[in-house]
Amino acid sequence: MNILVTGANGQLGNEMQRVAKTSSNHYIFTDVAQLDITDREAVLRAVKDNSIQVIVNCAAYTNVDKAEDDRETADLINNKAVENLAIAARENDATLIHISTDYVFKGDRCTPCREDWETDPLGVYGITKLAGEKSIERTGCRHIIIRTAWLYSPFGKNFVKTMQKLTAEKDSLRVVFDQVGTPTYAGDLADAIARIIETGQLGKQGIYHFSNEGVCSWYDFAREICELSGNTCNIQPCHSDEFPSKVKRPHFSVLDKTKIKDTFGIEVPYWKDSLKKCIRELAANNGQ
Ligand SMILES: NC(=O)C1=CN([C@@H]2O[C@H](COP(=O)(O)OP(=O)(O)OC[C@H]3O[C@@H](n4cnc5c(N)ncnc54)[C@H](OP(=O)(O)O)[C@@H]3O)[C@@H](O)[C@H]2O)C=CC1
Ligand SMILES: Cc1cn([C@H]2C[C@H](O)[C@@H](COP(=O)(O)OP(=O)(O)O[C@H]3O[C@@H](C)C(=O)[C@@H](O)[C@H]3O)O2)c(=O)[nH]c1=O
Repeated sequence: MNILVTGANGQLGNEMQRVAKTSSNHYIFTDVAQLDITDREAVLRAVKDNSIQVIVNCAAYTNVDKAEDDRETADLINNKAVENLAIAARENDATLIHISTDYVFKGDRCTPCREDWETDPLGVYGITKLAGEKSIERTGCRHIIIRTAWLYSPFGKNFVKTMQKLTAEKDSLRVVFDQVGTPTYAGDLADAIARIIETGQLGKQGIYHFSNEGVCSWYDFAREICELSGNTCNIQPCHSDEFPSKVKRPHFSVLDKTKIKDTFGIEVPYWKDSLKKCIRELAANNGQ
């Protein structure tokens, strides 16, 4: 199979490059310089000319705070460009695997979010990601949408790297404890996507939830990152309204993963085990 990966220089895109190394399929990796997904003609051409059967869309506008002041660009990348990919998939009988977010939920129910729950995003990023999901469904292409949460990896910008830096530099830090979810190692998500592709289960269309196992607040996550990184920093819990931000975030966005596990036979690692792996990886990279 010919598989097109967009946004290949991001966190998930880099992990897709790793999993592709052990595949007999032909992966084509692109980021904005090779294929700008907002360019419909270029997308249609790339999919047709390369006889693409699967598109894995790892491209997105992921700056949650900035999106509040840049709705147009966020919508262009997270929604309109996604429609381009969906149309290209439909016209070439390909399957679109697309990644969405826990931020499509309001997060006001203290029980894990299921795929069929009502969505009600609180900010522009979540609104545009939800619009992208709807565009795919409206287009009618074969698709698998995977909502994930709190993604981190050794690549790019993420909470783990931010906290490693802050806890190394500062004596004390405040981190919100009233936003609860599950961190997700991008490598584990890439493994799940690879399993769906490599085991021929692309026909099982729909929306799925994937994160690591377990539950924590950003405060707990920060504490664990600090400890595993060998840093000493006095991390204090604070409420969301004590941490200045333009955007409201869900208070409880733990994802229920029953559907993806049962449908595809995917095993999901515990968040602390995966965090250890990532921090080991980061330490090895720094030591090079
Ligand atoms: N990060 C997170 O915490 C979470 C992410 N997600 C979703 O998971 C997916 C992967 O996220 P993640 O790996 O963190 O994202 P990143 O921000 O790490 O990577 C996104 C990549 O897309 C590229 N890109 C941006 N615009 C375009 C464009 N027009 N055409 C082609 N490529 C483009 C970016 O390039 P450049 O850097 O040059 O802009 C970047 O390389 C996204 O759909 C995201 O919404 C879901 C939940 C949590
Ligand atoms: C740096 C910092 C952040 N925070 C808070 C802000 C926020 O509520 C929380 C996490 O910070 P972030 O900047 O990682 O938040 P954010 O960018 O909103 O993270 C989200 O990104 C998008 C792309 C997603 O799809 C989501 O699943 C989620 O991962 O921690 C503190 O309380 N103290 C701090 O020192």
